[in-house]
Amino acid sequence: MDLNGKVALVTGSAQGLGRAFVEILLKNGAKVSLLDVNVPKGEELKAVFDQTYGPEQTIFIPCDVTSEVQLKDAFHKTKEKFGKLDIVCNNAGIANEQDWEKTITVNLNGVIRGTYLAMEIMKQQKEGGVIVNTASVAGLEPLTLMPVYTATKHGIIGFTRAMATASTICKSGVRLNALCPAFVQTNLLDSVIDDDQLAGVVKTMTIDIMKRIGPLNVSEVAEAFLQLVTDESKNGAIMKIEKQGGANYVQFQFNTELKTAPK
Ligand SMILES: NC(=O)C1=CN([C@@H]2O[C@H](COP(=O)(O)OP(=O)(O)OC[C@H]3O[C@@H](n4cnc5c(N)ncnc54)[C@H](O)[C@@H]3O)[C@@H](O)[C@H]2O)C=CC1
Ligand SMILES: CCCCCC(=O)/C=C/C=C\C/C=C\C/C=C\CCCC(=O)O
Repeated sequence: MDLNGKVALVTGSAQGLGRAFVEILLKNGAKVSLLDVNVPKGEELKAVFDQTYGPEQTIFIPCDVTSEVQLKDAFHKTKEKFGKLDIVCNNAGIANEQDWEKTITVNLNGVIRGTYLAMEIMKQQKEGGVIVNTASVAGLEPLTLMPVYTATKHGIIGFTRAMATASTICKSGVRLNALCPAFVQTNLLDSVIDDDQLAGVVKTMTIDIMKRIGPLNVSEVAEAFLQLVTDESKNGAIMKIEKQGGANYVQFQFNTELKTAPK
């Protein structure tokens, strides 16, 4: 897929991975709608992008992904502003085991609602679209320190795979994929390391492991994200990104009977 002239929407895009995804889309000629709950950071970033790419290439929309009204409104504003919607990245996420219900609402409900809104718009377009949901390696194997975060990321992968199959069967023209980075150097990672409430021995052990593995840079993950967005042959694929092994598609065993359309 050539990104020139394409329209994208990225949630949680004021910093970290979301910001890097926006930047790689802009570099490749797409227009991007930036959604984030952090309004000062979002506005500041929009001003930075205006300098490099021009004010018409982006729009910043204050949006909390846990609000049905705000998310719906942001999708419709994006379509109104740019005329279509080709690429959606449901990326906003937190790692707060104390406020675990909020973690579920942001990480899972936000991704599910964002996916449904994207599908609704994209399936009406002749050229379809692509949805990339940000999961994590914690969606493939458990993070002992963060059981609820782990649950949300497993949920994102299951949801994305099911929706991708349904999308193929219904011939909606929409591709769905999930991205599973290992540790990435962002504020989210720092917030977990600095969280004094987390259990001592597990925390020491996990920080040790993390130091040994070494965190990815956001740009390494953004390159993998770009690959997923542009490769039109990979509907339903789940991509894992690790510091040592790089980006690879995860192989799953599945029951092919469940993937067959009724005759
Ligand atoms: N940093 C890491 O090691 C990894 C992060 N991830 C995932 O990547 C995604 C992005 O995380 P990072 O860039 O690391 O974190 P970050 O904390 O640097 O950025 C997250 C962004 O999401 C926004 N956000 C938070 N709650 C929101 C809400 N309710 N509505 C709208 N925006 C909201 C924040 O304001 C922030 O701008 C998350 O889904 C995270 O789980 C996945 C694997 C590894
Ligand atoms: C290897 C899983 C990578 C998941 C990264 C992620 O989405 C967010 C991580 C945020 C903080 C992680 C902090 C400590 C975890 C370190 C090592 C995990 C060791 C495995 C275990 O048994 O817990």
